Amino acid sequence: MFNASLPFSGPAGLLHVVKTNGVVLTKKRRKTLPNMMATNGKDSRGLQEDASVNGAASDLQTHSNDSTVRPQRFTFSPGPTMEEIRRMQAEFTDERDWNQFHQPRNLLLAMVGEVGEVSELFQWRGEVAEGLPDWTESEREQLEHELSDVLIYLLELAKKCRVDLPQAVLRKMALNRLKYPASKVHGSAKKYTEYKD
Ligand SMILES: Nc1ccn([C@H]2C[C@H](O)[C@@H](COP(=O)(O)OP(=O)(O)OP(=O)(O)O)O2)c(=O)n1
Repeated sequence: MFNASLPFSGPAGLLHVVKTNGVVLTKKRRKTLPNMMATNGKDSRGLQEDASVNGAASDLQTHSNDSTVRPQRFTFSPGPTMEEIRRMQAEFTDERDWNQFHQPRNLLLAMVGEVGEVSELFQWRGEVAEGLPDWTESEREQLEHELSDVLIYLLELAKKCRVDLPQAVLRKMALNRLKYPASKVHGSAKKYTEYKD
């Protein structure tokens, strides 16, 4: 179980408290706290320290005299890479002699099962706002687990099918850009087959 919020030191005199729904509460610091942040200025969930990277000073929403709620730009941490996750999962399965069960079809079924578990977390809730502001910490933790399971199986499936996923993603995104030229489809969610030219 991770903490509901992680405090970290910011610019002089300010304490940022990163909430897991992607906002930072900025408060006046009362006393020095140990710096719990990763060295790249992000916490373990990839939240950036300063919303001003958005250049969006107008995004600041003042809620009281001494605290400010800022929407956060979200980025992932640089690691582990896909290759590192592939290797960790290979070690995990080797140690358990589970390779015998991890053929492509089984991995596909396992991955779809985990996608189902992600869906369960969203079902019957109606539309969910970005950052999941209404979710409990326990629900967020569940989501972290299930999305990780999907990714782990996806990467192992790609490996067992000899798909070099990082490179395949680059090629597919290039194709996507050709299929959906921004100048043509801007602001429209239609499928490319619906465009008549
Ligand atoms: N034969 C298996 C079983 C598990 N795992 C790994 C990959 C997944 O990340 C995770 C899946 O574990 P579970 O099947 O126990 O599924 P959950 O963790 O989602 O548990 P639950 O179904 O109770 O939510 O463990 C694996 O590689 N091979």
